[in-house]
Amino acid sequence: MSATPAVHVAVGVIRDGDGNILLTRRARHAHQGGLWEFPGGKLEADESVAQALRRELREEVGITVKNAHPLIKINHRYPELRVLLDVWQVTDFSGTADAREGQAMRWVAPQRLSAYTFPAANLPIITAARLPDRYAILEGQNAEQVLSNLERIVDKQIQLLQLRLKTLPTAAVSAVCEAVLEKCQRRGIRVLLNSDLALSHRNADGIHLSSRALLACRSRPPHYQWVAASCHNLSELRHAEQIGADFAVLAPILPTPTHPGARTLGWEAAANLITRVNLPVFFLGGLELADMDRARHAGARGIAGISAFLT
Ligand SMILES: Nc1nc2c([nH]c(=O)n2[C@H]2C[C@H](O)[C@@H](COP(=O)(O)OP(=O)(O)OP(=O)(O)O)O2)c(=O)[nH]1
Ligand SMILES: [Mg+2]
Repeated sequence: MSATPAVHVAVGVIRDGDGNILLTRRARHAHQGGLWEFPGGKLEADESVAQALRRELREEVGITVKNAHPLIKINHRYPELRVLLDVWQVTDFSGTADAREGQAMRWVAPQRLSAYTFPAANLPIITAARLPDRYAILEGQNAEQVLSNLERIVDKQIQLLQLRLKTLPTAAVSAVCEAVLEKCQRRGIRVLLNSDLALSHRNADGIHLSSRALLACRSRPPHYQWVAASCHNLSELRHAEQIGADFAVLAPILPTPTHPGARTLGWEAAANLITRVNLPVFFLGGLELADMDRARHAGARGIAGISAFLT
C-alpha cells in the first residue's frame, strides 16, 4: 500500500477577549474551497508547528501570536488528500485581525460555530473549542459533602461537571441531583449525569457513559446535547469515536490514593492512545491543575478530576 505522508497543517483557534473565535472562508478554488475554516496553513520544511502557526496567522489574518497551546490533533483522510491538522488555541495575540488575503472573516461565539459549514475534518475541532479545559467529577459520601464540594468547584470557575455520586447512598441520589442541577443551571455550569445514576435527562446538559454503558451503545444515545464516555484503552476510545460521542475521559494516567495498586497508563502511553482517535480527551487520575500544560502538550483537551479541583 502506498503511504503518502499526511499534509501537516498548523491551525489556530483564535480567541478574542470575549471568547469569540475567528473564522475565515477558504478561497473558492482552494482544496475545501468556499467552506469556513480556522486560519492556518501547511508547515514549511524544518518548521515547528508553533513557528508555522505564527507565520500563517501573520500572513492570513495579520496577528502576532503571543500565547498559544495545543487544542487537538486531527488525522483525516479526504478522498484526494490526507491531512494532519495540528490545532492550537491562541489565547493572546497582538495586532487587529484583518483578512489579508481578501477572504471573508468573522468573529463567532463558540455556541454559534455549528451554524457555519466547515470541512468534514473540523467537527471534533468545533467540539474541542466549545469545551473548557477542566472537567470536574462531583462525588460525596452524603448530601452535605456533595453540596460543599460543589461550592468549592464553583469557586474554581468550573464550567463543566459530571455528576457521578458513586459513593452516595442510593436513597439520597435523586434529591441531591435536583439540588445540584438547580444550582448549576443558575451558574451556567453544564452538567452531565453519569449513566450509572439511571436518572432521566430532564434538566441535565448531557450524559456521561461509564465504559460498560459505552460498549453497550451501538449509536449515540439520542436526545442529549452532550455525550461523553469513560475510556481506559484504545478499543473504548475507538468505540466512543464511532458512536459519535463528543468527548472522552481517559484513565487512570497516574496512581491515585482512591485506587491503590491499579494499573496506570502513564503519560507516554496516554499520549500515544490519543493520537489514534479524532476526539477531545480529558486525562483523569492522579493529576493536579499544575499538570495542565503537560496534559495539553500530550494531546489532551484538559484535565478531569474529583479531588483535583477541591483544594
Ligand atoms: N487552515 C485550515 N485548513 C483546514 C481546516 N480544515 C481542513 O480540513 N483543512 C485542510 C484544507 C487544506 O487541505 C489544508 C490546509 O491548507 P491551506 O490551504 O490552509 O494551506 P496554506 O494556507 O499553506 O495555503 P497554500 O499556501 O497552500 O495556498 O488543511 C481548517 O479549519 N483550517
Ligand atoms: Mg491557509
